[in-house]
Formats: sequence, structure tokens, C-alpha cells
Amino acid sequence: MHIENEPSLLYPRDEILETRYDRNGVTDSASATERDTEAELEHQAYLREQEPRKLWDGYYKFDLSVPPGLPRAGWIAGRGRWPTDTRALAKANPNGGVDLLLATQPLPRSLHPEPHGVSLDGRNISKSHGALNHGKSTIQIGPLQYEFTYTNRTEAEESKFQEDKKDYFETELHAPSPPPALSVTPSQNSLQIGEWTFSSPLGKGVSGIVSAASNFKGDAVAIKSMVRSSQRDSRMIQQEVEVLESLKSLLEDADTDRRIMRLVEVIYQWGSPIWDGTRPFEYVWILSLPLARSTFAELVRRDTSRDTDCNMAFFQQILQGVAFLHRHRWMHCDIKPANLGLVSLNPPRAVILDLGQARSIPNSGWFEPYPGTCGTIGYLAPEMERELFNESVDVWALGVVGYELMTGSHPWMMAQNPWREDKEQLRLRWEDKYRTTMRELQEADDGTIEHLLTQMLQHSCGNIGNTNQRISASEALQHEFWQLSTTVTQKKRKI
Ligand SMILES: Nc1ncnc2c1ncn2[C@@H]1O[C@H](COP(=O)(O)OP(=O)(O)OP(=O)(O)O)[C@@H](O)[C@H]1O
Repeated sequence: MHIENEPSLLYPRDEILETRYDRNGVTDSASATERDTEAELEHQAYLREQEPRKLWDGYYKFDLSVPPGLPRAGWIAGRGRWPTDTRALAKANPNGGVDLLLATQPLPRSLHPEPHGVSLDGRNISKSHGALNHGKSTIQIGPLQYEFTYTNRTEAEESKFQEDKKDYFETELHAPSPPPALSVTPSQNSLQIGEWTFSSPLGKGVSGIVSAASNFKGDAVAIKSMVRSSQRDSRMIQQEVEVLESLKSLLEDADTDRRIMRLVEVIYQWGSPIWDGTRPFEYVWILSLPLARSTFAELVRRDTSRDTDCNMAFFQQILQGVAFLHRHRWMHCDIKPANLGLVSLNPPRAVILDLGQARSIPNSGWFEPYPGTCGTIGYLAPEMERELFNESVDVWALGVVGYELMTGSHPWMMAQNPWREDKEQLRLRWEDKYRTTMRELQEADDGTIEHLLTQMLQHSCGNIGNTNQRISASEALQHEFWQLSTTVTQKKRKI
């Protein structure tokens, strides 16, 4: 390959080949005296197409070391109908030649001038776009065929590539680089399920591994891979699927702000939702939207240069999601940083993930304690395993997350659950930590986040605090803090 001065045009390595198409079977019957009919014009165009022409043979390399001349447009292979200045790009001449344009974003329809038809792996994408999400893809443009292949990179090459990509996004596209796990680039031996190609795993929980996956249109989803190898696994998976299905229509109709993940599809490895036990194990894949770029766990881990306004915007959105669930008589039951996703940083968009443990609230409004069946140590409200409890356990858990967002550390993390019968010593230590934390928070004025958190972290166990005083999610959204913080943000913006 050699590269000339214009970096957007990558010329092939090999010599230009002169090729003559086979003209057999084409009859040159048009008479010079006849008027040009539409059919004849078409025929002449066809004959022109059959003229000897120069074909490029060789390969093109798309690489960050050779960035495109017009970064917003993307990489170009071919003679290039695309001029190098943006205004002219809009008026691109559709007959200037055949190119392959690897755009960084879908092109507007008016910029799809290819008259011959374009297909990707046999699918017509002339009027749309396609994602190169297989290790190898075939791109057909009229009579030309390209084979697109991803290079396998070593670990060192991969980390260099990720660094270069970050620089490229920041300097050329003025946007944050998408995290590697969200890239549609397939990993080596990527798994393909239906139309979805898996990329790298995003997170792991007790019940499954969640990966990003994309289809040929470039749509991205989260896929949770779960294995069932017993009736018990099968029941647990089925329970999660039923909850997600019940919430799906509710969310589609009502959750206009999209604060909660939603089910897209469930794929059973052998097609049946019923486990018949004839195979040693089977996969079940749960597809959901949106795909989060990271979670609150990362937000909490960030150093002290935390962007408080942004963190509070995320926190408020999650509170809205929780209030939505409670209004529709659902309780999440496992609120914690790893289950709260960040979809976008600017504008901030957060989403509640993992509804696997969500429960619908009974008419009585109360749940019986059933130790060890839901929630995560560190986020369990004290009453949860000892007394009748209600959906306000979500508010407690979110209060703990709010404290972590604010300070970067957990107020009372313990390896074991201090609320079990035999954990008296642990419980005393917990109560100590709780009192210290609350005293610290109560020093702040009304209308501050600290004040809001003290109201979210009320409880009645051990005669300290009072669950009845715990604020509900919708009351928390009305807290003075939000009014004041909006004013502060607006003032900041004006400056
Ligand atoms: N839509 C998504 N986008 C990005 N990451 C996700 C998404 N859904 C889940 N994850 C990540 O995958 C992790 C595991 O997913 P999930 O919580 O659904 O599994 P789980 O087995 O139920 O976990 P747990 O152990 O918390 O019960 C999450 O904690 C989160 O970090």
C-alpha cells in the first residue's frame, strides 16, 4: 500500500489492472436517427458500463495511523467521489466513481448516491447503513466486491489502539471515546446469536454475564447470558423473564423519560422456554436496552475531582426511576451502584438495571421478611430481614448510593449481614457507624444533599431512627435540595 499526501484517500498497493468486461450477448441495435427513448438511454448507460475501465486491485487499510481527511465523514476507499472540503461534500457528484465510505455515523439519505445498489453480507443497504460487526464481511457495490476483515491485535497492540482511538475522538471528533466494551468491533471468535454479534463482557453478576452485542444495523443491546442446568436455575430464569415481560409493556406505555432498562427479547438456546432436563445445560440470553457505557460503581470509584452537579443529575434520574416503579406498585429490591447504569455522560442519562429481583407490591403493601432472598449486603435496609417491610427499602439503598456518590466511600460496608440473628456484635458495630454517619450528615443545613440523605436513611431498628420518617421516593424528588441545586446550576450556566 502507498499513501499519498491526502490522508483521506488510501491508494491500493498493486498495479492498476485493465479489465474488459465480456460484452457477449449485448446487441448494439440503437439507430443514430431514432430519438432517445428512456429505454435507449438506459441501454446506452448499460453499454457505457461495459466499456473497458480501470479496476483497482489490492487492499486498503483503515487505520488510525492514517486518519481520514474529513473525520466526520469517515474513511474512504476508492477513487473518491468525495472532495476534501465539507461544502462540496454535500453536493458530491454521484457519478464520480465507486467508493467505500466507512462513516463514523449514519449518512443522511441525500448522501447515498450509489446508483448500483450496495449490499453488506447479502443485505441491501443502499438506502440505509450497515455495521461491520463480523470478523469478515462482504461489501458489494454494483459489480465491485470488497472483503472487509478486522485485524487480530495482540494485547499490547490493542491497548495502543485504544489510546490512539481516545486521542482521535477527543481531538478530531470532540467527543469522548466509546468504552471498548461498547464497540461493535467483534472480538476474536465472537459468538453470534440470531442477528446479534457479541463483543466483550461488560459485567458479571451472580446469575449471569452481561455483554454488549450489535446487529447489522449497528443497533446495540445488552445481552445477559444465563445457564440453566437444573429445575431450580430454570425457575429462577423464568421468574426474571416474567418480571421483565410484565414491566416491558408498562415501561413502553408510561416511562417517557426512559429511566429503567427494558426487555427486548429472550432467546433460548434450543428454542423452548421450558426446561425438559434432557441436556446437561442450556443457555438463555436476555436482551435488553439501553446499553450502559458504565455503572455508578465506576462513578463512585472516580477520584475526588468528582463532578458533583453531574453526579447529582444521575442520582435524581435514578430517584425518578425508583419513584416510577413505586407509583406502578413495583419494588426493585436490589438497588446498588453496579445496578445503576450510565448511558451517556453529556447530557447525563442514567438508567436502572437488573430488574431480576423486582417484585410487584401486594395489596397489603407489605412483604414478609425472607432472609437472604433479595438485595445485596451493604444496601439492605435494617428492617428487610427482620420485620415486615415495604418498597421504602429501595429508598434506603439509594440513600446509601447517594452517600457514596457524595463522598466516594461506603458509610458502613461489612462483609456480612449485621441483621442476622447470630450477628449481635456486628450489629453493634454497625449501629455505631450508623450513628456517626448520621451525626455527620445532620450537621448540614436544610436544603442540602446531606439533609435529603438523612431523610432517606431513617430506620427504626435498635431504637435509633424511625422508618416512618423515611421519605418516599416521590417526596425525595420534591426535596428543597433539587430546587436549590437547579438554581445553582442555572446560575453557573449564566456565568
Ligand atoms: N444494560 C446494561 N448495560 C451495561 N451493563 C450492564 C447492563 N445490564 C447489566 N450490566 C452489567 O452487568 C452486571 C451484571 O448484570 P445483572 O446485575 O443483570 O446480573 P445479576 O446476575 O442479576 O447480578 P447480581 O449479582 O447483582 O444479582 C451489572 O451489575 C452491570 O454492571
